[in-house]
Amino acid sequence: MTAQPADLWPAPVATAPVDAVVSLPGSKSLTNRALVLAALADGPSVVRRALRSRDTELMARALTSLGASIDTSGDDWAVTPLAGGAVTAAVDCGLAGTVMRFVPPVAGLVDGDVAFDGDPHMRNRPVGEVLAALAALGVRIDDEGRGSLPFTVHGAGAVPGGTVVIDASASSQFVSALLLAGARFDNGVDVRHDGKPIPSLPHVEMTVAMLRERGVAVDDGDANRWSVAPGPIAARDELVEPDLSNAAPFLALAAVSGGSVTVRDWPASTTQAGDALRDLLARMGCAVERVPDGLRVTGPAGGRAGLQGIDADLHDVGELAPAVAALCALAATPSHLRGIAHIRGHETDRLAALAKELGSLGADVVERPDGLSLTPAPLTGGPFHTYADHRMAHAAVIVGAAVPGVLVEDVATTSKTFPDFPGFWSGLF
Ligand SMILES: O=C(O)C1=C[C@@H](OP(=O)(O)O)[C@@H](O)[C@H](O)C1
Ligand SMILES: C=C(OP(=O)(O)O)C(=O)O
Repeated sequence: MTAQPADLWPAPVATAPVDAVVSLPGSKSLTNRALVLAALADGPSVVRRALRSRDTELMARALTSLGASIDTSGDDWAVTPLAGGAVTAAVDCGLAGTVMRFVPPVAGLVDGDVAFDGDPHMRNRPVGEVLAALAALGVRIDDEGRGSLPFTVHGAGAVPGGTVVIDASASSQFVSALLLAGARFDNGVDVRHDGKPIPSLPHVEMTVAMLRERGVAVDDGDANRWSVAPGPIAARDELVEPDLSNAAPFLALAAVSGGSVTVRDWPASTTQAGDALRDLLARMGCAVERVPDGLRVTGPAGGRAGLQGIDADLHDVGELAPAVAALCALAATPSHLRGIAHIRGHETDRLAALAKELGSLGADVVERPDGLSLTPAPLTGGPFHTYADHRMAHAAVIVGAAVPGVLVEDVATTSKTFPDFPGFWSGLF
């Protein structure tokens, strides 16, 4: 094989149907919520089978710098809550939305100045609504009017809290951020959303469920309103489910190769958005079944030739869009992915990036304001740029499994939510 520049990784090609059973690392969303809640809890907690990845390590470091103690040496992370006392901290958000949005409300509760910054692109990702909400709830914030990174939270050791109105149409994480810490505000928090529909609502439901599991009273009886009563957050021993959104490339591999992939320990019920893959893949022509081991997906006979395009509103599950778009580019009939304008604010502008990179391999893609339309077209190999976005790399390897010669730029960016993805992926071929 010809040598490739170090940052272009030749994606493995499935020359035969792939038959595999995989145990996937833990969920980013569950791990980072469990860590925040453990840091705010009334005693020591354990986060079992924690995801070890860049986003979760950044979260652990951020909470440690605020005075929590987190032992990340094994698979089960022991967390001792915030110690109290004065702190001066600098939080690196990397490219983790959960760190940039979930940690500032916690910083408001500590006594001291906490400076936030992150990767270059992180300064473009939206956070102003969280900062404005915290200011309205009694936290002093210094962002020089930017409404984005970098900013400093001047924690006063307590947050008055109360009622606040925000526009969470850019990210569900704005709501989750205020709810996660809200029980520890003097008056709790009552968050009302006013704006276009909130994306990724299952993630808010995940937040509410995890608060209730820790004894926090949350009223979510009215649409677009969440009320968290003030009170303690109970310590908890939590087993983290596998990351179902990160299951997308693995299940897609069954779909494009006409093989069969089982993801072990797929939960019987879950708040994870990735659970929607069951329905999406079935609609695209895969057989989806629960087996004693977990969830098994079998691709259509003949692989991508039997793969059906899909017309899908992914508003609730936008983080699945890159993998689904890759499958649509390989499908035998046209697709329309809708309701995902907000993913332009994710790790990169995912609609623009997918249109450009899939297009450069020959896909017939039209970028719409809130989605993508794809029409079957022959694909060829070539470089696939990833824009520091783990899920763009997932899209690249899915196409590369079916189309020889796809070169994934910076495949290491997958470390945001998956340890050694390239090694794990190569092991399946
Ligand atoms: O709360 C969370 O853990 C997440 C919420 C969603 O964010 P958006 O609402 O910004 O889409 C999702 O896309 C992200 O991957 C994780
Ligand atoms: C949008 C995502 O991440 P973040 O938590 O950084 O927003 C994602 O993982 O797809």
